[in-house]
Amino acid sequence: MSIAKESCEACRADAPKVTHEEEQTLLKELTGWTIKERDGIRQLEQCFTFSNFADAMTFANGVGEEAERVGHHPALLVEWGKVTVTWWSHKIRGLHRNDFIMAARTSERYPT
Ligand SMILES: C[C@H](O)[C@H](O)[C@H]1CNC2=NC(N)=NC(=O)C2=N1
Repeated sequence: MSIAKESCEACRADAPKVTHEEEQTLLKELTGWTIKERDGIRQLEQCFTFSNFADAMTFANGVGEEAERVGHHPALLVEWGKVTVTWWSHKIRGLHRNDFIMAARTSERYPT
């Protein structure tokens, strides 16, 4: 089953971070995502490109609506022709399986 179809589990402060090995395995199920580390927090990030600002906003709003539905939220940087989406789990200050699930769902929303 595609990881996008998995359901996210409730964010808990004591939830385990994915290991670096698990990160590499999970990254193989995604397209175009990279892992960044900022202030010691590992994050999944991808920059999606568009022809204009309106299309970028539409995509960002869709990702935001999905985040609200699930209760797991990204950072979204919307620029003319670009949306940078960054996923991590605030409560555990790092990457959880949920972040990979939501990254996969984000990619599914990108109009190819
Ligand atoms: C109170 C609220 O449900 C929590 O803060 C949720 C909201 N969305 C969240 N999103 C992310 N990415 N990580 C969290 O830990 C998180 N926690």
